[in-house]
Amino acid sequence: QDSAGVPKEKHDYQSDVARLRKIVINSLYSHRDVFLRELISNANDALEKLRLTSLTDKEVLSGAEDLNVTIKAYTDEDGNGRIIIRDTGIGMTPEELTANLGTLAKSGTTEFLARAESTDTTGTGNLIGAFGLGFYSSFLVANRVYVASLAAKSAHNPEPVQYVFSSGADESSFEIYSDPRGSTLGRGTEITLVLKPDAVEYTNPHKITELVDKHSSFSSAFPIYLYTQRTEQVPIDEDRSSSEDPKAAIEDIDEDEAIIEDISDDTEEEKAPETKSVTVEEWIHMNSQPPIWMRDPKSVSEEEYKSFYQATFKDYEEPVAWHHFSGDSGSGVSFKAIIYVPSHLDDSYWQNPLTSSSRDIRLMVKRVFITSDLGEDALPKWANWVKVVVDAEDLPLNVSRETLQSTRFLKQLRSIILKHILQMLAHIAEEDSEKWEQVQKVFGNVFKLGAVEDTKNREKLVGLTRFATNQRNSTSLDEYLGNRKKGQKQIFYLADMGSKPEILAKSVFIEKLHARGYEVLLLTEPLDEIFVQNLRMHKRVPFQDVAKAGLRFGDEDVSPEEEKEEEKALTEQYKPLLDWLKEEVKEVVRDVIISNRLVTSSCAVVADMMGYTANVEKMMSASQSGPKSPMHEFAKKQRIMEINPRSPLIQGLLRRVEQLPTEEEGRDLEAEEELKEVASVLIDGALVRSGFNVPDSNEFFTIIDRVLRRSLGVSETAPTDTTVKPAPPVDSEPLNLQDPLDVEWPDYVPGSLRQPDSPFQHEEQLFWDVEEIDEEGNPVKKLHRASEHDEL
Ligand SMILES: Nc1ncnc2c1ncn2[C@@H]1O[C@H](COP(=O)(O)OP(=O)(O)OP(=O)(O)O)[C@@H](O)[C@H]1O
Repeated sequence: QDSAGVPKEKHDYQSDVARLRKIVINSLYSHRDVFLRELISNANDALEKLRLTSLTDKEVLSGAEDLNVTIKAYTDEDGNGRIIIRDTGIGMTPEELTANLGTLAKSGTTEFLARAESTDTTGTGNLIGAFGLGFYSSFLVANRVYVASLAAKSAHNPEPVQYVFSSGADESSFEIYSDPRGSTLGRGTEITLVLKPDAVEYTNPHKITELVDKHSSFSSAFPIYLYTQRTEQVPIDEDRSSSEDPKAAIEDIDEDEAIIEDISDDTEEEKAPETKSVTVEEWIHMNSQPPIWMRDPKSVSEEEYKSFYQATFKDYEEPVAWHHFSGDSGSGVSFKAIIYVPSHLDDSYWQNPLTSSSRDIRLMVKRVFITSDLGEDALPKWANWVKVVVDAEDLPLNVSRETLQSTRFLKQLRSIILKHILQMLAHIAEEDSEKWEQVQKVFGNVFKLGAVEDTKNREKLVGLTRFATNQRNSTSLDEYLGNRKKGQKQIFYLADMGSKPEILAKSVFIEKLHARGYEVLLLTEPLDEIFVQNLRMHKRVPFQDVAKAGLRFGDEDVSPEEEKEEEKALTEQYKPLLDWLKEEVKEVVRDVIISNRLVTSSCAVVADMMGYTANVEKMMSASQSGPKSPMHEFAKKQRIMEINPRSPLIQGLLRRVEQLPTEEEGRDLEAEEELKEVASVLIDGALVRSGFNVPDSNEFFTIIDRVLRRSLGVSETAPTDTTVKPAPPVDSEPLNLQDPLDVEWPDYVPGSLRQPDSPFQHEEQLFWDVEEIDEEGNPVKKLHRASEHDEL
């Protein structure tokens, strides 16, 4: 209860709000200009809500006819700067004041807090708008904020009462009370900021005009007025005739509508000068221009487009590109639209790219905001990040989201937006390499996802995809085909999720292609493999995984028959080695064949047409599903070992295998064992080189160890000294931890649980610091293990 007897309800801020306010106040000083934009944006939202509600319930409009925002700034009788921002929007009941301004209902707020607390202030500045924490920005400039609000009259709330929310910047609580002035607002909300002494500059009308011009003037469809006073010289006669009570206007400054012009008297009549100074009060319409999307694109500056985007979509970063156009939907709905490409994706985009839906298509009808939620299928999922403002001229104003779904307009709008977005992106690709690089970084994978998801726009999306190759950093598939060699009938690619193109470029699989001058796409993103598997071909040229069987250069000098003959001859020549190897490595590969892809490497493991490449295998084991299915087990085994007949190692091995004495000649078990080891190292090395895991890495290294010893002439059987000190016998005594208080700890601070010399220094929160009373009633300081304490 205050001195005027108004009962005041005191509420503690929800703890997150308290944290948030602290961050806002402490770390956003350099961004404090934002407060005005945030409050105007809230006022605009409240007016939009009212307008929308009034389409179905006219009653809500009663109380205040005009829908507008007014701003008044002055210095009060105590010398404090004050700014009053008032709107005639939907208003808030006392419950809503508490819920909206005293708690944070937003999802993502915790994330914001975590990030804000861990980042520098610039990062926080960017976050504040994105997370919709607008109202709290008022505490950047105000020591105290009063929010008086009168909710709109409605069937649920036929007798609304004006309430006030009041809070100081340093208080951990806020008050709610009925406004002692009564219901003066007619309807809507009035926010009074009692400015901090160092924020009085904001009472300057020029400063306010500058901020509104910069951030808000173009985005609101509702008029924003600023109260001003200026002194003018007027002829005395005119003065007399224009006002009976010159002081009235000053008293009347709370009457905010329209334009009030009046005069105050400060001269003495008897001197009868020709003119005299009068104070003229005026409400200046700050956003007299139509909203930006209604204007002729030629009259809108780049800055205006950017600021409009930032204010509307709450993004501190500038958009990459936009397109402003008017059109006709084809179903007779004419519209104006601005489509923006943001410079980043929301953090959540990749968390669930195929389930979220767009909330950023702001649909208006004749300047009245209708909705920004056009339902699940407003756009294909890949395009959820597109930001659009669209104003339709010929839809009925009372169109609801439900009826919208059934209009043809929405469907047409979807294809119009997509068409323009794709055109914009293609244009950037052609015209602006620097920007295109930026777009690729952010959206490169989005285009690949789109090409898989959106079959209708597939061709255009494929046109936007780029890939690294062994010859250049980035190529489109069309450019790749333009660079194909005579006879080449495949698009060669090598995929290894999470690798780097420069590493892939050295892969065993592409050594021959590379040496011969063929271009190979090097795919390192998880989506790449899915992309090529889905597309299967581009312009009818199939993709060929060079880690799989089936590689054809297309310029083979010999006819397929001759080639077969050659292969047969080589296979015949190498038969002893192939047979021997097949037996040795049958657990790991299905077959061993002569390779046509290897140049310097001795061997490689490739996947058969039906098998998994190392990359797919990696993806399969990363995903939850699949690995256990029989199909998976089958596919895993479909590997082939290819050996390079020109490799001296292979040639040497062939000789050694051929020299092995047969059963009749009397087997040389030692030589056999030695060769077995060579085979084992060869296959494991080939697996590793080809990106697969070796079946038993311990065994692998043991053999390597033996082979190394042999080559160094060290005895293969000489044991390593493996003696270690064994652990003492089992301790059968009951566990008796030393009381930590008995330990002499340097600088022991009660309650500080992680002393440097503590035997428990690596354990978290091991003890509770508790007070206990002994039998004589004296306090005893004791530390208990946390778990014991819990059990007690
Ligand atoms: N002038 C107002 N009239 C009516 N309700 C308001 C007004 N200002 C704030 N509110 C209510 O208080 C809530 C919290 O406002 P706040 O500015 O903190 O976040 P927000 O407006 O929801 O998010 P954002 O600032 O990103 O739009 C709003 O969602 C709205 O319901």
